[in-house]
Amino acid sequence: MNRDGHVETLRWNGREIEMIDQRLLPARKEYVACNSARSVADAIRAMVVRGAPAIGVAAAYGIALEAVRLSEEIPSRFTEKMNDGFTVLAASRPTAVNLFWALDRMKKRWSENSGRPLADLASILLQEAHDIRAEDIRINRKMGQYGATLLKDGDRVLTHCNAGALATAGHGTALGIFRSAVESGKRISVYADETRPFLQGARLTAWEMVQENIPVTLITDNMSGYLMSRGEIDAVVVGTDRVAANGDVANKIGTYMVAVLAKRHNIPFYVACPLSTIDLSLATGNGIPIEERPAEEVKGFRNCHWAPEGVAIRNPAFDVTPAELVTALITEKGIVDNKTLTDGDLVGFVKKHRS
Ligand SMILES: CSC[C@@H](O)[C@@H](O)C(=O)COP(=O)(O)O
Repeated sequence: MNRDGHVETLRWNGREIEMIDQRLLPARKEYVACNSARSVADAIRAMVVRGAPAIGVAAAYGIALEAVRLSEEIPSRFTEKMNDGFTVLAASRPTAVNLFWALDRMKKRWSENSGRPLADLASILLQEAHDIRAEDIRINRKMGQYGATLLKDGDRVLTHCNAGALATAGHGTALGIFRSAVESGKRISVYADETRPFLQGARLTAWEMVQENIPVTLITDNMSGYLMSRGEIDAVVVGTDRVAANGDVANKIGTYMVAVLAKRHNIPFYVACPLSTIDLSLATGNGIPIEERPAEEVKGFRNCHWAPEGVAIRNPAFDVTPAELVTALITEKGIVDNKTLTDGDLVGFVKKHRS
């Protein structure tokens, strides 16, 4: 547990980065230790660590640990092998832009310090990874404060997938807003979409909320329309893996469906979004690469398969919600409302606030 009382998604043991194995939760709490770019990339691909900001933090440690390893073991091939490390990490998952944001930041730090002895450079990169991790928690707390102002005492809030402490270095983005609302004295209750096929909602969001005694009700993904039509949901808050310059939002598959339903029922649809998740290089959400994951995940879960052999399967892991359906983005620098998004002013907001 960290000092906020929630589980540590990523922890430094003095030599390696340890990540809680999210494939096993909530049944078992076990950590996987990584000490190289390749081992971190494998952990990201296998979903040991997942969630956009957590993937970014893990990648930063992957680069730092690679620098430490190479400076000790094969200093003569440092540059070549470091570049391989960047390549293997960049190929681990395509949609969460935080991965590429973190790699760019580490590359910049490397080039600023390329003239230094390798051991010093490795220490600088390790410190950068620690800084990215600590900043992520601070950013989530800031988003939490802004987001909590949008929720009313008594609100019943729907979320999709897991944008919690487990998807970040701590506190969470969407779930960070729930935590901050509760800390500020508001009584809110959460509906967690199960989130087929990987069940991040049922396994991870439900677990985080239960751990902290925040009232949570688990529903399957096809139940939210019914609850909205009955007036049982007051707001939707989700996280995101990448936001395009026009405000289109990529998030876990099924998010688009929830946004359409929210619009139909006049329910606000909020997206918790650190600035590092906004990709100004993409004009619209059409340019966001959508990961296709293995068919196995749709056939069943773990060792239990229920689909017939030979059936065709699609498994896109994310979808894109158009900006027009987003009531507001909640960032660490403030709230970006729908008018700002649809007027095309997100770019100005990001440029003003990005350091
Ligand atoms: C705070 S993270 C927001 C998103 O990363 C989250 O909603 C999500 O879609 C995660 O997908 P995952 O495939 O589990 O990495």
